[in-house]
Amino acid sequence: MKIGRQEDYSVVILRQKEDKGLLEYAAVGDHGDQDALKSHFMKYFRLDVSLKHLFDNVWIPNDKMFAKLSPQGIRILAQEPWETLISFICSSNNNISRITKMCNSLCSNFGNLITKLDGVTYYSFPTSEELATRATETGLRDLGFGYRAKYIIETARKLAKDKVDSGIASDTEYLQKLCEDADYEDVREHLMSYNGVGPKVADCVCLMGLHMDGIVPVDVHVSRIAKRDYQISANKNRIKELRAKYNVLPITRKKINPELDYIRLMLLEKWGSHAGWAQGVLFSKEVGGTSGSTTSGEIKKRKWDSLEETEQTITKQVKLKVELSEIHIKEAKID
Ligand SMILES: Nc1nc2[nH]c(O)nc2c(=O)[nH]1
Repeated sequence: MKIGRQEDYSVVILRQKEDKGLLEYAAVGDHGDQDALKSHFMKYFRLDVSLKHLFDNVWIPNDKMFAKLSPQGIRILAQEPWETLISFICSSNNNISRITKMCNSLCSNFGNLITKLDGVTYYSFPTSEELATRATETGLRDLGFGYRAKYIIETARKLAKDKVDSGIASDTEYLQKLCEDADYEDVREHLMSYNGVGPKVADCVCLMGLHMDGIVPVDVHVSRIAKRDYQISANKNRIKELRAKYNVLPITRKKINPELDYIRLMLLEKWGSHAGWAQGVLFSKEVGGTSGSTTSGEIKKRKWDSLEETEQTITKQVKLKVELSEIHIKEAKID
């Protein structure tokens, strides 16, 4: 993770206490300021947003679907926008186990070594320049990225160039700056100028990487929820209006599906300023907590071998907490 405004990556350890109200966190090695670490996690977990408040005061009064659900567990995180962009390019027609593998493979093949702990080696997520200079399309194909290889390389090259053109060195800062003085529609238009980025990926970056809490990424799952539970479907006039609205945004006009964009707008109207969070709650219920759901709607079971691998890693990390004297533990309250 990048902590605060730092460009360097740190390895962090997190554990939710059994009473579920407390989160233990730690950074390994030279992590700098403890207050910066605390404030990083407050931002990362978006502890400024109370799900209980959203359920009780916004969603339940307007939407009976939420009365049966619990305001616990599902939050939209404030993720690093460049990692979010590349991860969602990898997510195309893919499931969580394979997306995780691809992201790890990008780090271990093209990132920089951060540290080695208890037999586990940690690498940074490669920057756009690192990917553009260290990876090739053929190399990525050989690593199993398939047709996504071309999108990743072209996106990395374009973003690296965009940064040079605007005099910004950091991927995080470049993408965050897109939102300054720009409407959502303009940010989405720019994000969709990268190869492999359609409306769903752009909206996931807006919601999870750029903190646009009202954005609802509409994919097969959300579209199914909208039609089945809310009877939302666009009529010809609304589609025509949307097409006309996007005449001034050529990439949006080309890439958008107006029926899905209409669903996004209707759900924003229904759920309000944190509509992206509301869809997160329903999306996770819809895909059933499975890690095998793909963007095409197909659900495959997660393989046992990767589950065991994850559990082993967690065991190692928890052990680290007691073994290493340089780890500092602090606690933050979550709702
Ligand atoms: N429509 C959505 N797609 C998603 N993918 C992902 O990883 N999270 C989401 C989500 O909340 N909504």
